[in-house]
Amino acid sequence: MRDTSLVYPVDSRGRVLLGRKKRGMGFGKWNGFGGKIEKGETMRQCAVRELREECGLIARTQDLELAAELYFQNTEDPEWSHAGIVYLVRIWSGAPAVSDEMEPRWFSPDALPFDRMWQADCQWLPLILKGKKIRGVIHFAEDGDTVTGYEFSEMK
Ligand SMILES: Nc1nc2c([nH]c(=O)n2[C@H]2C[C@H](O)[C@@H](COP(=O)(O)OP(=O)(O)OP(=O)(O)O)O2)c(=O)[nH]1
Repeated sequence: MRDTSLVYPVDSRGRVLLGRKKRGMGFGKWNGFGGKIEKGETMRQCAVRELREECGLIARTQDLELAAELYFQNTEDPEWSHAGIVYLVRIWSGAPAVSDEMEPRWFSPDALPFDRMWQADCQWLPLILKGKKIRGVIHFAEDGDTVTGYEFSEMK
């Protein structure tokens, strides 16, 4: 699969905007806003485009804060494996809006809906929200959903 971006908007009160996926991969899960990189785009351009398409927020590439470089690995299905480059953003214009793909909602960082998120997100999302920069690999079972293991390290 092509590599993907993932953006988590954080407001002045520290709340995080998540979107509930209305279709496709990760259907029904709460996630940051992102998707596959398109030809000719940088990852930051991909992140800005997907953020706008999925929840209407307009951000500038230079306002994205790199927070994690993840690799979603599936040994049973190497074609599925892809990177997830994760950014936080605190500056944008526009207001969150429902799209075809995502239904956005603000969450307190102490009350993230981990039981309805990708399984390993509880391991790394709290770290990046506390300001850590991480690099990691998440190993998925053949179903592309069950997590069989993970390794993280801090990025300097
Ligand atoms: N938070 C989180 N996101 C993940 C994990 N695994 C994983 O693929 N993702 C993300 C990366 C992408 O942003 C998103 C899937 O890509 P997508 O939104 O383009 O998928 P889609 O099938 O709907 O594709 P499309 O129609 O929009 O092209 O899921 C994970 O473990 N945690």
